[in-house]
Amino acid sequence: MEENNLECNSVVDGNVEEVPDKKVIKFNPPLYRQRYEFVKKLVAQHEPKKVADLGCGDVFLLRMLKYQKCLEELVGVDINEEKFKWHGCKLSACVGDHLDPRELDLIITLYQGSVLEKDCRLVGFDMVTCIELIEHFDSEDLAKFPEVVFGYMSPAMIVISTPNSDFNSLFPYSDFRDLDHKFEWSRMEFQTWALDVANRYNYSVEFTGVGEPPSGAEDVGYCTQIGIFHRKAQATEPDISEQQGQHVYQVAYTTSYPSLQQIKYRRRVVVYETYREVHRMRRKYKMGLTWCELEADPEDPDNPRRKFTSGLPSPQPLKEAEKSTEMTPKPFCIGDKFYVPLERIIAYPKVKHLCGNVEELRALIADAVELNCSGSAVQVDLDHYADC
Ligand SMILES: C[S@@+](CC[C@H](N)C(=O)[O-])C[C@H]1O[C@@H](n2cnc3c(N)ncnc32)[C@H](O)[C@@H]1O
Ligand SMILES: [Mg+2]
Repeated sequence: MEENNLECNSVVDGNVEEVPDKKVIKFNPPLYRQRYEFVKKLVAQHEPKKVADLGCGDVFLLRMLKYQKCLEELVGVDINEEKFKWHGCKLSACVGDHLDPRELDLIITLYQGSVLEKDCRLVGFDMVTCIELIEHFDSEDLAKFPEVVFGYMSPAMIVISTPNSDFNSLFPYSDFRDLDHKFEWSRMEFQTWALDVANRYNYSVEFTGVGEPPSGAEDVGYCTQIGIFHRKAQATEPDISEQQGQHVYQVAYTTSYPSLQQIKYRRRVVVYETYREVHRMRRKYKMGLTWCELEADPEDPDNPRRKFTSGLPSPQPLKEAEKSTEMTPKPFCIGDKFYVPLERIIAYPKVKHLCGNVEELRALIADAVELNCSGSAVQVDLDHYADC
């Protein structure tokens, strides 16, 4: 964190805590990003499938989270639909997501609505985040919030961040950090509220934060205080079926991602991987580099490729992927055609992971790849235009 003495005219609760005419405390990375990174690490650590960000604003956190492999459903809720209009489309899949599909399906939905209202689509999440949200509630709304989020949504984990007013003593102004804040709590106030809520709804809570104080002022704590709530083991999971019908929020945006669970994308990747391995083996064969892998005997005077073996360096140690194919039927050549048995292709870990067995591999590639008569090997021309 840097501290500068600069003249500023605005107060921002974002990357910079600015103080009119006096001191600026600048966080690096910016404070808002530290909050998002904090959540991202929690997601990586706990691997939730379903995460909802309440008061998601310009969806920046959701955009960071969508790359987490464990996620299958991401939801954002905000009362202000304007933000979605501008930023919602940034959540859609890009070219890279189509070329290199995720392992798991992912659906992202943005709802316009107040998190103080109950909507059954928010029940049963693994994690709910409320980043810089609660300080925007007046006392009436703050009183409603725990019953909706802890009592009704009842996710396994809840992350709540809010400004730590103890840190404000480092700023020579007494206003709140944002004009819309209804309160800013000291650590004692936040922890008292959080422990009471946790007790009422059968959660445990631990406290931490982001935005380190400057050296010499450690006693003020983090600039942003964070409570992490874990639902204690309960006899029964929240019954989602009982909540059917209560759709209060409006769907403002929804999108789904290409994934390897979808046959269209799995087929495309398997065909690509198959061709890649077949052409790699074909090239190696032509270069005469891997006699050890092929049936042809390099000492056989009838072997047309014998001449390539002389003077070649001894074979390189086999790579991991090649080791797994060592015991499988070898590629072979008949006339000007080169064949790679499916049993050899399925031995490559990525193909194995995608197909499981030879039958499924055959079914996935049959329409796009030429097979030999028995359907047991991929067939390509030994000479390929790409070699020229
Ligand atoms: C300070 S912003 C924080 C945005 C985002 N969580 C972040 O950290 O960048 C607070 C957000 O909460 C939203 N909000 C306030 N009251 C709300 C309510 N009752 N229900 C849903 N969203 C609310 C606001 O519209 C705003 O986008
Ligand atoms: Mg705020």
